[in-house]
Amino acid sequence: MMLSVSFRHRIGNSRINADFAAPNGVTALFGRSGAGKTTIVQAVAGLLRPEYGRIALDDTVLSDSDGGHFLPPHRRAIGYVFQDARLFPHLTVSQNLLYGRWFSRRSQLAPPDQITRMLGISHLMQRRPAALSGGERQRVALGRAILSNPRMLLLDEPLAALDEARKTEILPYLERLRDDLGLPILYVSHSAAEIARLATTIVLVDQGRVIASGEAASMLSDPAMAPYLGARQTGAILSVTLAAQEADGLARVDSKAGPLWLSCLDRPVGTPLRLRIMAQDVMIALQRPADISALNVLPATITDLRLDEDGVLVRLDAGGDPLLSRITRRSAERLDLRPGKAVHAVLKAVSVAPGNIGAASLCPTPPR
Ligand SMILES: Nc1ncnc2c1ncn2[C@@H]1O[C@H](COP(=O)(O)OP(=O)(O)OP(=O)(O)O)[C@@H](O)[C@H]1O
Repeated sequence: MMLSVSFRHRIGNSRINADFAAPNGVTALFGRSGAGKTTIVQAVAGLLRPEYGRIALDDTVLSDSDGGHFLPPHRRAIGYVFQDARLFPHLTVSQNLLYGRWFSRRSQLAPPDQITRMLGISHLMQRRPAALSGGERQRVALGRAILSNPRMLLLDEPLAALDEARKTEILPYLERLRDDLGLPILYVSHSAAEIARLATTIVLVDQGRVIASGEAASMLSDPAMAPYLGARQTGAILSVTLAAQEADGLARVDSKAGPLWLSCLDRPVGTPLRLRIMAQDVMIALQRPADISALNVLPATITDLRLDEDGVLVRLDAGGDPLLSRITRRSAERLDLRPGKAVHAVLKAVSVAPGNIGAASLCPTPPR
């Protein structure tokens, strides 16, 4: 399934110009407040009719200004989840879940008990929303959206109203939906950590325009993204496999550039993972350093250097995977760093936080 969006629209004094494709997997709409993300989501949902252009889900045209075609929201088969779960307070979880199904004539995406298991809500069926935590409410809202058997999901900042602990609790469920449902999921977020963990495709929106879009790994390692992410939130994502749990508690993962050691990782050996490696945690050495406490040294080649107000952002190719390193201008000059130079990227085992280790999928998921 593929969502294709190409439209122009004026709202108040703002012009929105959206042009991107969202394949199966999570397509994150990312940008500053007021950039135009909600307007794009509303146009896809059918809550707004774009002045010019076309939106289609595979061969189904959702809106097309040529010919005045406009499919009303209830005929789009799109599941929508907002910041607040918007569950019916007088209905139980089970009745809330069933509510989505009443409107669907399409065949089931998956059996209901599989979906409730996938979301970890099977034990909550008889409760009412007032007796659920915020994270549980959002999982029920996701379940209700999925049980309406949508062709795609729109998730508009679904974690924004939750505290950090609840966000951490719900992320693995979103990963599972991304990897198991085989649907396009359009995901609006301000959070760099969320998109680094979930996105397979990133669409960067600025001042009403889509200014870049592409696969998550290459977008996140593009120094042009750094101003939007913020210096402390800039980092690349690396695709690795958990290779061994070692006797001293460290986990060895295999990356394309070689092994890396991380603090204890509670997953089975063989699990594919995505690691978010923050640019400020990566040091650069010209020679392979000896007698250094950092355990991880990967050979790499510099592909790009970008000077900004926070120093120099260095993009590296480590065995075919991108890495970012943030260093001072003084260090970049002292080491005479330039594109093409062979270096070593140095990373402490403890610097990859558990929240920055997620389930694998880096690419759009294959069709079901
Ligand atoms: N009803 C409206 N009337 C006038 N201007 C509007 C209206 N709705 C949105 N806008 C303007 O359109 C632009 C895009 O707004 P939009 O809500 O799509 O941004 P956003 O990226 O979703 O922002 P946020 O992250 O804060 O939700 C903004 O400049 C906003 O002020």
